Amino acid sequence: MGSDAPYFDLRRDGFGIKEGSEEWRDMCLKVREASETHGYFLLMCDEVSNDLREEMFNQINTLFDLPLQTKMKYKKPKLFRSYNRRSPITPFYEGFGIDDAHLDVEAESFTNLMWPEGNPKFSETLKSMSSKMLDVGYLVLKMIMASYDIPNYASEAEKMKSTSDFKLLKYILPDGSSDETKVTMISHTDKGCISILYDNDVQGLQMLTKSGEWIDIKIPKGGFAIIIGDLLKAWSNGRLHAATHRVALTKAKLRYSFGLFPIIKEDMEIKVPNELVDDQHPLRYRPFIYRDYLNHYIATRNPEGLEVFAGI
Ligand SMILES: O=C(O)CCC(=O)C(=O)O
Ligand SMILES: [Fe+2]
Repeated sequence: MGSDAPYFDLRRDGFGIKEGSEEWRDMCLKVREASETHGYFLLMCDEVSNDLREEMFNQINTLFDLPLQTKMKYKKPKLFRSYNRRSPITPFYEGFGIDDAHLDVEAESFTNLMWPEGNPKFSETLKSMSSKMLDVGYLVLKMIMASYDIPNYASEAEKMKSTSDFKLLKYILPDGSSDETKVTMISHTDKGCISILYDNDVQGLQMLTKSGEWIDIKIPKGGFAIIIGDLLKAWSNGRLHAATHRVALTKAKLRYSFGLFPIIKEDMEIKVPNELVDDQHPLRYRPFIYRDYLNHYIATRNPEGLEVFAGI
């Protein structure tokens, strides 16, 4: 486990913690504290079974084994969605990003493009995993928003997951690589609300602490790594920390990961709620439309883009 990664256990043999109970309020405050101090945490939960996780990796393997020409057929206009092949810019990973993969129509249209003869096992697994991860995301968003006493926290959280990107990633170091650690995905903050990540138990994810140290994050079996993204940082008036992270591999040559990124729709606005502005916390970000922020990011690729674009 990453040296001091905050860790929460929400498993209750399928019963969950009752929303609004004292235990729930207590947990909300701890989740918020971790999100403000570190910008990430590990979460154990009941939502996704181990069988489903295993099946997801079987399916990911089959997907990446398809011929390059087939994978290249997947093209989307949005940032981070099309098939991203290994290239001089990203030599160590390839990946796909699928919008709203929990919906039949999206899961099936992606599957039918990759397997024109059909592959119901793939689309079922993809749909089921993304829908369960979306539930986990909703739970975390509600907990964070409830912790700030936002009166309409459930509908605010709902808005933050009004759409989503499901990412499938394969990292590979070429044969004959030295034993040195190689950064296989460069350091970044995520541009959406929160990120929910899982990997095939091959160490790779690293978080940058506020004191400037990179630490390894070992995602527990049966759990997820949760990372705060730029949009939630802006929404929270800068109280939540959008943690910088990257992927680095040593020795192990093959790593698979998948992630669900709940986000607002591109035409929606991010606006700091009044409850989060006071004398100690003057307004730090102006309201903005998500699409405008994305366009700014695409044009500048500035890691400090949120401050430049929306900072007051
Ligand atoms: O593969 C991982 O563990 C992290 C992926 C990631 O940071 C991203 O896709 O934004
Ligand atoms: Fe990321």
